[in-house]
Amino acid sequence: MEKWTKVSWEEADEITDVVRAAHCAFWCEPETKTLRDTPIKALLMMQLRFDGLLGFPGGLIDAGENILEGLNRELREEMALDNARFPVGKEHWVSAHLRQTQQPDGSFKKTQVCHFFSKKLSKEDFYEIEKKQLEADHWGYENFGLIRAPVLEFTAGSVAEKYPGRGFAWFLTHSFISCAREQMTEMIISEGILTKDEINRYFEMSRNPELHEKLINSSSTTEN
Ligand SMILES: O=c1[nH]cnc2c1ncn2[C@@H]1O[C@H](COP(=O)(O)OP(=O)(O)O)[C@@H](O)[C@H]1O
Repeated sequence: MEKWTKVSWEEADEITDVVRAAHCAFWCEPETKTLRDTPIKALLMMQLRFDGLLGFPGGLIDAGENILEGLNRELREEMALDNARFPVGKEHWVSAHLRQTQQPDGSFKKTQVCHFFSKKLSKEDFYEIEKKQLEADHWGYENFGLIRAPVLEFTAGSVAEKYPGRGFAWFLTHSFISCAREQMTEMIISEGILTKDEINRYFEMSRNPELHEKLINSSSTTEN
């Protein structure tokens, strides 16, 4: 069993004997609409990982590196990011989550700190970075593809009938690595993409057993 708590940058610094990781969300304002003119709230870059889970690009901080050095190195390795043009700095920091893991005697031990950053891009830069990922050292064996999170809801007309509750609520039901789902919702709120109430509503929709049943049935009877 594990426990997660949020800690400040300074508190995270003081914790010793833990593994440290750092990941970053890149995003931009949308210029496109999706299926039948459904507006998308933001283009938000996530990653399909080698282990099948969804997360953000980034990784473990190596011995001798500080958080920002490790993060920027991982971003170069995983997505061929040009660190000089797109540096991620402390000003992009969003949160740190402390993982505590239960030991055989029942006590909890601090095992990991996950730092999380969010960087807003121009549309041009977002598209360029997406395309460049194919040149990354780790593309195809750690990073199985940068994806866009569908931050959208089908609310009107035939498309809403055909895809009830699909979009972001459904996306929330995927399997995310460690605290990545919490990190995603945190940055969506802190960047002003959705409000806390809107996020809560999507969580409610995703947990609604009737809706869930309907979603599962509709996914087997309609094209996905
Ligand atoms: O998007 C994420 N958010 C939070 N933690 C993550 C995310 N992706 C991976 N992790 C955690 O960070 C650690 C490093 O994983 P990752 O596979 O990214 O590292 P690596 O590239 O150094 O091998 C693991 O403990 C993993 O559970």
